[in-house]
Parts: sequence; C-alpha cells; structure tokens
Amino acid sequence: MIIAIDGPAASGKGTIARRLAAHYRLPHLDTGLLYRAVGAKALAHHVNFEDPAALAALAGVLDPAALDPEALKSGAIGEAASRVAAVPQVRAKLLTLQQDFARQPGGAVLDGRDIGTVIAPDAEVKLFVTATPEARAARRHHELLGRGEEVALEAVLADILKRDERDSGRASAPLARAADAEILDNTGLDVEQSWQAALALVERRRRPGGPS
Ligand SMILES: Nc1ncnc2c1ncn2[C@@H]1O[C@H](COP(=O)(O)OP(=O)(O)O)[C@@H](O)[C@H]1O
Ligand SMILES: Nc1ccn([C@@H]2O[C@H](COP(=O)(O)OP(=O)(O)O)[C@@H](O)[C@H]2O)c(=O)n1
Repeated sequence: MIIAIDGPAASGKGTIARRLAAHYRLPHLDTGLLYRAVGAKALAHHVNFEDPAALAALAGVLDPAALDPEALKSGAIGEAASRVAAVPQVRAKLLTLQQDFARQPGGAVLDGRDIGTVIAPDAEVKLFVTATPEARAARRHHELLGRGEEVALEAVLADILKRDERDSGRASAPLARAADAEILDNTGLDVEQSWQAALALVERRRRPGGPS
C-alpha cells in the first residue's frame, strides 16, 4: 500500500506520516528533507539560487540515507528549500529516487507537496492535510522556539504565507490536492485528534464499503 500525504508547511503531515508508517509497518520518506538538504548545501556553498544547473548538481549528488533531519529543520533552510524546489531541474534530479521509494515491494508512506499528484499518482490512499496559516504558524513557532530559534510569531506567519504562495504558485509540481485525495483540515485538532482523524480516513479508503 502506498500512502501519499501532501499539505502546506507545518500542517502536521510529517507527524501523521510517521505515525501511519509505524502503524502499518511501512517505510517512510519525508520528501521535504530532500529539498531542505539541497537548500542547505546551496546556502553552505554560497551557490547562486538563480543558477538552475548548479542547484541541480547539488541535488544529483544527494545521499538520502545520509540526511540529518535535526540539522535541516531551521527556518532559514525551509525558506531555501522552497526556493530550490521551484527549480524544475532540481525536481527532475530528485524524481527517480522518490518514485523508487514509493514503488518498493510492500508499499511506503511519503509526505511532501506533490506525492499524490506527481510522485505516486497511483497511490491507494491520499491525504491532503491542511490548517489555517495562523494555526500552522503557531505550531511552527512553538517548534522553532523549542529548537532554540528566537523568532517572532509574526515573522513565522509571514514566512508561512510566503512559502504557501511560492509552493502553490510555481509552475513545476505545485502544491495541490490530488482530485482523489481526502482532505484533513486539522485546525483546532491537537496532535492526537489529528492522528485519529487521519487513521480513520486511511482505514475508510483501504476498505471501501467495509465497517468503519
Ligand atoms: N494537530 C496538531 N496540533 C498542534 N501541533 C501539531 C499538530 N500536528 C503537528 N503539530 C506540531 O507542529 C509542528 C509541525 O508538524 P509537522 O508534522 O512537522 O508538520 P509538516 O510536516 O506538515 O511541516 C511539529 O512541532 C508538530 O509536533
Ligand atoms: N514533495 C515536496 C516536498 C517539499 N517541497 C519543498 O520543500 C520545502 C520544505 O518542505 P518541508 O516539507 O520540509 O517543509 P515543512 O512543511 O516541514 O515546513 C517546501 O516549502 C516545498 O517548497 C516540495 O516542493 N515538494
């Protein structure tokens, strides 16, 4: 079973994806980390963000097994990720490894922006996880403070809105709900309630017509 989870920044899709992977004993790929890793390398090596070939070269030598999620979760790297993710040549370099991950025997859980639309359009289960920008900003703010990043809530909200616009407005694989994705708006739901709602949706999709 392939489970495709998409949604905007800090909607809680990663939390749901990790729990679904544990629940169904499936491997999980946080595809945002791939773009974050390219963004982080571009920042570290002062690569020109307007140079698609140089950015694509960084994506081409990425080792997904060597990614350190903790090192990639800063706000600055999220912003850089969103910029490199708008470059079609970068997306092309990262396509095959994501598709291969999705198609491994037994299935997988992937979360990102284009899983249900581009990476695994044939996924059995698709969720589009979302919440208001204000709710998402509050979550990300709390997360960043917990990591020791001193940042104002207003700045986090501004960053989320900018990222939403860039991710949804880009020409190449924009953030979009697949027509056959279930929408989970978890504004006002805590982590546990959001997880229960997600699990119920997945179970319903796995067993159409079966007991709910
Ligand atoms: N329903 C929720 N209510 C409150 N906080 C949440 C909820 N879901 C996730 N979080 C928290 O919000 C932050 C972002 O969640 P995450 O799953 O990483 O989102 P995404 O993968 O969409 O960016 C994390 O700190 C997470 O613990
Ligand atoms: N499948 C994906 C995953 C992430 N991304 C990009 O990578 C950036 C970082 O993704 P992420 O999932 O780690 O970000 P958060 O939602 O955790 O803030 C996003 O803003 C997108 O621009 C993408 O374009 N396609």
